[in-house]
Amino acid sequence: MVTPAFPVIDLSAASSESELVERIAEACSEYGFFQVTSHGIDDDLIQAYQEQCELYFALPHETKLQWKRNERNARGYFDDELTKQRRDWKEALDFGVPGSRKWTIADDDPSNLCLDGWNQLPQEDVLPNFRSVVTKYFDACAELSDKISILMAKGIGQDESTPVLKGLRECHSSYLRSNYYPKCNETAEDGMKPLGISPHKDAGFLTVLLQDIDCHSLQVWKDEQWITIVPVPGAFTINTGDMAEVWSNGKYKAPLHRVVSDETKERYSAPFFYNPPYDALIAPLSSEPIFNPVLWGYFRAVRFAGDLTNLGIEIQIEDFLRDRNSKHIETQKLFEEQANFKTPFSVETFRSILISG
Ligand SMILES: O=C(O)CCC(=O)C(=O)O
Ligand SMILES: [Fe+2]
Repeated sequence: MVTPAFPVIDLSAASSESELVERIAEACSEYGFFQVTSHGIDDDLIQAYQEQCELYFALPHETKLQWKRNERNARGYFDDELTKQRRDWKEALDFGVPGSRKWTIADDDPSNLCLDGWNQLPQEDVLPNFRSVVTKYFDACAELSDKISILMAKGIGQDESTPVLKGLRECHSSYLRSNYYPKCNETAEDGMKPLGISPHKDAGFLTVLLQDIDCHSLQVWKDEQWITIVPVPGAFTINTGDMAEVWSNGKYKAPLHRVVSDETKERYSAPFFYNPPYDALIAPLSSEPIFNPVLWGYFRAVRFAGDLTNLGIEIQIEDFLRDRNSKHIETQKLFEEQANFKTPFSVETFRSILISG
């Protein structure tokens, strides 16, 4: 079988917009993964961000544990994520757009609380430049995501003024995940090598992923096989998320992907998840929709609750297929009535909503 070549798309002015729209639409429909060059994010900023990530993960474990995420706060350090009920072989830090949308206000200020919680970043005396570098990098990723989402929208007959894109631009609930995958010489109880991250699809609209140029462990399921996405130097890897699949009524595909562990090399990576506003109802743009509308805040909350605890379910967009009649349609309604997106969610609240639905 011929290994498919994932598209590498040059975003510079040398490419005409119509050509970009066509190539991106094809990439999102065919593969769900592509790489972009001439993306406009400064090399120095990328390098500065990577340096800060190395400094962060080199801190003593005890130090990082003071910023650990928990059942009341999805943001912070973690080394115990379950993807599909299996523990991932990695450490990570999640931080996201603050409730106030201002980086200058104290992370735990009440105005900064949101459904995902609040940021837990190292104090200035621990890592002096961390905050200024990572927030700048975050803003650059949001800007690039906006650019790519407009090209994706044009591929399905929309433009930047369409409500879903306007919501994303003005009020996205994105977060940036800095990943560190240590070398792995272990074998799990079932005889399998642990995975850096088990097979999954990203839930949001799109992901801007910074890969490790030296360790190539990201794989996508395509044509009945796992295929490695080898990063092109200087490029970002982009993938379509579940919300783009729902919005495009299945035209754009959220790809199944995983990260394998490596015996000889450690790996750093950083996906920026470009996520809709919590209160956005993502409905297919079609007169014959195959999905029911998805309330992003509901989807995100149930997914996160399932990452942290054993809720017994992992929500998927297939639950919103119109012919499915899933209980999520009812529980989403209950959630919408009760939700306050300015308050960090609690797993217990979701458990009771899910049970009552
Ligand atoms: O580390 C990577 O390359 C990808 C990570 C990933 O898929 C995720 O965190 O959702
Ligand atoms: Fe992912």
